[in-house]
Amino acid sequence: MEHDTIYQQVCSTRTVQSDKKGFFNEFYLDVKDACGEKWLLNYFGKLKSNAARVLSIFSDREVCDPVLGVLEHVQPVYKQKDVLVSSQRRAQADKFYLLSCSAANDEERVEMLQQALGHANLAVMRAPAPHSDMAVDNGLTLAMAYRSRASILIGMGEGEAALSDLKLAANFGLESKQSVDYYCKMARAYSVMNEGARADISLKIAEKLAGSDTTLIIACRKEMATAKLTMRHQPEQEVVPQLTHGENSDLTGAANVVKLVETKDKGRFIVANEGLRTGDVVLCENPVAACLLPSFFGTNCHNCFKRLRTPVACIHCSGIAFCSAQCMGEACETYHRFECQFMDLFIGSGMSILCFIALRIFTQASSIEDGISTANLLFEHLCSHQDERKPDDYLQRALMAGFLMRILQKAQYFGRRKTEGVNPTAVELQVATALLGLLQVLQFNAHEIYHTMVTDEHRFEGNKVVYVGAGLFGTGSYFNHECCPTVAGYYVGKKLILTATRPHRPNEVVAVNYGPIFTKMNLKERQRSLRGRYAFSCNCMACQENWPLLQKIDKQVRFWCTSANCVNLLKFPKDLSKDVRCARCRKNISLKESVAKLIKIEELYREAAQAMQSQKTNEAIELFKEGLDQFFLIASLPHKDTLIAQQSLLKCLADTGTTFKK
Ligand SMILES: C[S@@+](CC[C@H](N)C(=O)[O-])C[C@H]1O[C@@H](n2cnc3c(N)ncnc32)[C@H](O)[C@@H]1O
Repeated sequence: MEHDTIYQQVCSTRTVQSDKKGFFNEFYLDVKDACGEKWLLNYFGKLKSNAARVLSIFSDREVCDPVLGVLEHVQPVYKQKDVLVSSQRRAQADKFYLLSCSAANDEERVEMLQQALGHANLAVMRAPAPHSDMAVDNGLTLAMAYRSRASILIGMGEGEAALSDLKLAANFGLESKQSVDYYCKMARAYSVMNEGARADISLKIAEKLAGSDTTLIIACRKEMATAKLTMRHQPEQEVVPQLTHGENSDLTGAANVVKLVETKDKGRFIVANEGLRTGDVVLCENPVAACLLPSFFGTNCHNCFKRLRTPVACIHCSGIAFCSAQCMGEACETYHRFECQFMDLFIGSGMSILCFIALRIFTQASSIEDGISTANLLFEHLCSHQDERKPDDYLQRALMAGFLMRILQKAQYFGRRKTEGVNPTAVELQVATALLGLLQVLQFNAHEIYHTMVTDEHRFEGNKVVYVGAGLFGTGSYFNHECCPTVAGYYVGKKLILTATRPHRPNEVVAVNYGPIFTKMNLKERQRSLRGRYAFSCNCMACQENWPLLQKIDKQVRFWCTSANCVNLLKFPKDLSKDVRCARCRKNISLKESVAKLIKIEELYREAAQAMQSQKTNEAIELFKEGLDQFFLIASLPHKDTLIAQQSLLKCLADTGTTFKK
């Protein structure tokens, strides 16, 4: 028991900070040292509200000196721009682009263009805002980086991306509207997109602007005629599915086929309304807030999490990137303007991704009041296990809330402050209090967001789940756990999709899996993990009946009694030619038909697996759905082939979500 309390504390701490990396841990340990065990247990630990806890760390003499002392020193730390690095990279990009134009063969051309793109991407990322350094490129380094990359993208056959870069080059100061070169590039971009009419119009404008000097026009016509489109990049397809029977008016993002119920021992949770079929889409929800993991800052869009190919940069920092001007706009006009200068401080502090999300709920809000009200509503509605928390835990979270609030002060979230000091105003205290609530809620309600990495060779063989971030989902937070989940969860960008992987009877729990799954982890380990991480003891069927791990499940499936209205499970018969006696309805039952059906179901699973082998994802999904629906009519889990079919269905569904190639 003692051991489990420690484990619970370790789990809880990890949802705030890393104890190995970052200065926040040291800050927390110093404060804890200064305040002493007595004060922590007898005073702080007995405080009843988040407002009192926050007020305490800023004003009680036992803690306020080390707290204010450290927070006083919070300063912007971020990856800055470097104009020289940018112009050097652009020169390299231009060099490789020219080499690609005179390459001996396609292979060499592709190689040169790839090199050029790599340099151009860095040139874009490191270039400062327009006119911030007039000594280099007349203050137009950023625009020139986008223009260089546009040429490379045209060479690669990526007309749309090239047009977007040309537009950015113009937005960032290149005098495009009078430029022959600009319209020639536009013509070539349209031409590689097979948009002949638009290419002609662009070329006509270029001709008009060029007047008698037709050198660029002739060169452009020649390039358009001889363009080699050997390497057009194919973006991965993803589909946002339709909710089964439309959206639920009570539960945002949920389908009409589910409802929210509450019991004393399980809290609130989602159940089937009038029954579900395998494949029914029960949830399709955008996060309230979601953040990318720092290790993906260089490879994924900070705003929509898509894999980057041609990054668009924030004009102030080089630490993060966007997939498009639209995502950049959405982020930089809202949350990123407050976060921009502190990105490396967040990482350096060792704070968890959940802390990022708590901060994001404020930075993305339309006003301070809106942030406070969203945060308070979440605290009110989602579970936070306040009774289970120890004084230590509250201290750690209160300090984190104070640290995040201090960053907001420094980022001028509260406007220009009268003093540089930390001492919070009334509204700043309210924000810190709401942040403390969020840090508690996020621990038990946030979801990890994953995408699927597929190989060039095969969509399923060798594919890998890659966790790219985490998010908080309003309705998604109401799904309880079972060790054998009844829905598959996957993501389209940041959108959480939950699809039934088995039929559900009316009022049957629609359960996700929080990590400990019975096929891979034994009962004791699962119980320990769920108690430690989510503060409950699981009582699902897999736990009650102590189902074996996947590799230990024998073939002997249990069948439902076939007499009307009897809900008893019967063991696989030793001798099929003989009836078995049902202990519940006391009838003699022949299971011959059930066994024959099972053989057909296993055949459906095999066909589905073959469709996966042939990379026919949708065909495989339909076959798995049919097989699974039929299985649950006649038999019950655990059944090895059915569990494998459910896992395979998840893989297929995830393949219709966001995937990427390395
Ligand atoms: C994401 S919330 C789910 C919604 C929650 N039941 C509520 O009332 O807000 C996670 C919490 O739900 C509870 N929970 C989840 N699955 C459970 C289960 N199978 N049995 C009992 N409690 C469960 C645990 O308290 C867990 O920390």
